[in-house]
Amino acid sequence: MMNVAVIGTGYVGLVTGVVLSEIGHTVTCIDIDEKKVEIMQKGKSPIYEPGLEDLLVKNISKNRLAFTTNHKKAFEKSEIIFIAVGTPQSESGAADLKYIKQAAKDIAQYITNDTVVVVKSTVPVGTNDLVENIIKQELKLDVKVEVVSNPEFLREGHAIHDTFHGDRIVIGSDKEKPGDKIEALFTPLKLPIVRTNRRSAEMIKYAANAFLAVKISYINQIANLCEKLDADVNAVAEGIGMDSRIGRAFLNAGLGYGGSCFPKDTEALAFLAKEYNTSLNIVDAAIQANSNQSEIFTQKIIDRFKGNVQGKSFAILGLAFKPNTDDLREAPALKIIEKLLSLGAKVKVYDPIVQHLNEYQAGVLEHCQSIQECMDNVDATLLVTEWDEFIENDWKELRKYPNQPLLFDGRNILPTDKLVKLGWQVEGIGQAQKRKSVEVI
Ligand SMILES: NC(=O)c1ccc[n+]([C@@H]2O[C@H](COP(=O)([O-])OP(=O)(O)OC[C@H]3O[C@@H](n4cnc5c(N)ncnc54)[C@H](O)[C@@H]3O)[C@@H](O)[C@H]2O)c1
Ligand SMILES: O=c1ccn([C@@H]2O[C@H](COP(=O)(O)OP(=O)(O)O[C@H]3O[C@H](CO)[C@@H](O)[C@H](O)[C@H]3O)[C@@H](O)[C@H]2O)c(=O)[nH]1
Repeated sequence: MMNVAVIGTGYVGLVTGVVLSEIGHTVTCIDIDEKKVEIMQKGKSPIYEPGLEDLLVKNISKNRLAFTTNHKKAFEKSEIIFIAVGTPQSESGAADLKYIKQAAKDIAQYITNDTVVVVKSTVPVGTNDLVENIIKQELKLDVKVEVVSNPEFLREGHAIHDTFHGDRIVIGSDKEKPGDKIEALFTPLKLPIVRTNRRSAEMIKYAANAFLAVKISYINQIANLCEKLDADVNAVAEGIGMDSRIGRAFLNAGLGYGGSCFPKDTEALAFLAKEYNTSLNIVDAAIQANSNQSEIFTQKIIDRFKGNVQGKSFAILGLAFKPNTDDLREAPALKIIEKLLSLGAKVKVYDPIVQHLNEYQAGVLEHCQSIQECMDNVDATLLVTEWDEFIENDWKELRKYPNQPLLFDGRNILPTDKLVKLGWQVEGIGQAQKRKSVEVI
């Protein structure tokens, strides 16, 4: 078993630390955010992620997992250091590498023994070389450092499951020995391993995310066409998804992709292609289509009110960019809310988990504590995040709360036919016209 340090305790760093300790390694996680570290030291997870806190508590109690703000202390015994800091989008669209560079400097400053540095953050091709150069230039002691790329593929809301049951682990190393060491670290997970060089590993991550983003934008554009042609995108997704060359996953039409990864990673890849003067306009198109998708949805609602939503009130069900997370980064709900508010509408919101609305127009909109409170007296209800609580609710009972039984299902997740029988007028994404009520309010 090995001694490991993890720099950064966002989703990726925290899950990596917890999982490595769960499979028997001794892990110290470092973050510069003192408040966050204090919370984790008390056995609490700073993020909402099913199953994470139980493993956190278990491994702290077994002395295999610790949290600190002190880099020196964390690196003291570590033979492997993971970098899992953020790589946000900069103004140009490129990935901002300031946290990565600082982490590399911290490593150079404080390590005292030979170390394999593993870059887990999503980084543009060539960044592992940069990290290696920074460390080598700034090293204080005469120790050996190797840098290995190990991109992360977990999904928020499924992070623990994805780490134990991932499709593959990618290890990019230009030398055999450090790659072998990282492979050995993950052996207890018994997952397929892809060994390649560093640049290919870096590219695998962006190419995977951009492919999935393209797939989502493709089905969203097919959905928009279905709507005009009286076809049903759900049936189309089933029909094409059964072709094993296509696959059903990531063919759910909706409000476009959000979250902390697809939006910034598609931008970063598109930027990289432009920098190297190579056409990657398929990704540019996916980005554009994605930006349009929630606008098309909002426009549909506005049209339903004959272009005037001033003074009308709307229930927004779901704020998080997807279920089982409290992450609001690039959440479609925020764009929809902003547009409705700008047109003078009243907006009520409810999310089973998201409570921290302060930065997002708290005070301007009404933050409700239940679905019933949210739907009470509204002119239309918008399902924005497909939380189970919404899908499994008693829509017969809910029918009595709003002024009008007008329901926009932004995730195509509700049983439209059943709901129509209960008196609801339901509009989904890319659904056949005949399934909609034609009544205009
Ligand atoms: N969020 C995901 O689901 C996911 C999945 C796969 C890959 N990724 C990639 O993983 C990386 C991390 O993403 P995230 O969402 O976990 O990040 P995040 O931004 O939520 O968290 C990063 C953490 O790093 C800390 N940090 C920054 N600089 C530091 C330093 N020098 N020393 C110690 N701590 C430092 C910050 O305080 C913060 O807590 C990104 O590159 C992202 O693209 C994210
Ligand atoms: O059929 C689909 C599938 C997803 N989405 C949307 O796509 C976004 C991303 O969803 P998902 O991939 O489940 O969540 P993330 O946690 O952002 O995970 C993605 O981004 C991570 C960060 O890079 C990667 O590690 C994961 O492999 C990759 O799936 C969300 O807005 C979803 O609503 C759709 O609209 N339709």
